[in-house]
Amino acid sequence: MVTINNLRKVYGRGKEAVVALDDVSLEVPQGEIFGVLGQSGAGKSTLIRCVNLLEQPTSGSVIVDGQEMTTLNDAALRRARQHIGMIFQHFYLLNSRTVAENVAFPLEVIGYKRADREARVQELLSLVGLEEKARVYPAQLSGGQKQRVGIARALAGSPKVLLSDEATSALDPQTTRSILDLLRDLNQRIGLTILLITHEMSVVRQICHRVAILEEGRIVEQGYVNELAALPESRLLQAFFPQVRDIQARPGATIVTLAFSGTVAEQPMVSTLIRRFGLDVNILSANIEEVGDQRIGQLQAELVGEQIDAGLSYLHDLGVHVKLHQEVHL
Ligand SMILES: Nc1ncnc2c1ncn2[C@@H]1O[C@H](COP(=O)(O)OP(=O)(O)OP(=O)(O)O)[C@@H](O)[C@H]1O
Repeated sequence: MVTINNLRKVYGRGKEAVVALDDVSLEVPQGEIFGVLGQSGAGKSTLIRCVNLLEQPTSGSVIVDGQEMTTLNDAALRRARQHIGMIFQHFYLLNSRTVAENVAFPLEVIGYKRADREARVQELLSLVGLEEKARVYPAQLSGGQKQRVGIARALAGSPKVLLSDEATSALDPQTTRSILDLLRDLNQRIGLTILLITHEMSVVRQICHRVAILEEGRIVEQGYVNELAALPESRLLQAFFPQVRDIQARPGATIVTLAFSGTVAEQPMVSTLIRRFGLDVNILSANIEEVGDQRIGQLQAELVGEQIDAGLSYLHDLGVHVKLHQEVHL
């Protein structure tokens, strides 16, 4: 649905030039939720604004629903943008208009007749669960309700893709969750394709099928969230869990980090190490997270005993990725 090839964006010239995006390529398949994850200044806003040409790329190609965006003239670009919805961190609602009038605004622009407009607004408000608020003004809404209006407005023209620019960054965790649930629900119910940018790992964890990690304008990793989360060396997994502390092993002890995913997370690993291999297991840290429909985990422990090698080989056979930090040969 969205294909970006070798995208480059440079702001300014000469000594002042800032390379915001460098050779960025990605593909957002129809019906998927694709997250671009990056820290402040990584180039996320620039990237999403290049998709609807709010920002003109320096070079490279942006194809939305089969149409190359970078070569369109103004009139064609306006038409193309009608099929690209966008939501923002700060909502950008019109305060002098009611909720229904805000949602109706893009329909007025594309020339919907009044009766059709009213029916469509009803439908959109019901889609985002705000039927009751049609006549209310934005100032009377909570942040989460304002974002629901933003989503209804973005969906007014039945866009092929929804761009989300840090849509939950101004919301508290509970409201964030309800907005993410709504986006996932829209993705499932009406097959909405979503390209979102975020600096929050939890957004990727909760709703994204695919992710690209952006650092200093370059994509350093991309793929299915489920698959990357199962790869111990992936940046995604490392970002999920805090960095392992550098702990000194006691004499005779071995420190290991165990990474596991899927059904392995349900295995009684620790008790097996203790009972079957006679090891002392001192847990230093442990985390299990839900990622999409699977669980991933990381456990750091200090092991003492004579059958450490046999215990580690049992873990390996189970599908656990074992990293040794400090090994003391007995
Ligand atoms: N209009 C501009 N003129 C010059 N430099 C810019 C402009 N917009 C962005 N930049 C620079 O481009 C780089 C990427 O900025 P961008 O806003 O895309 O990053 P971001 O990942 O969205 O960051 P944030 O999360 O803080 O918004 C930064 O170094 C920024 O200073």
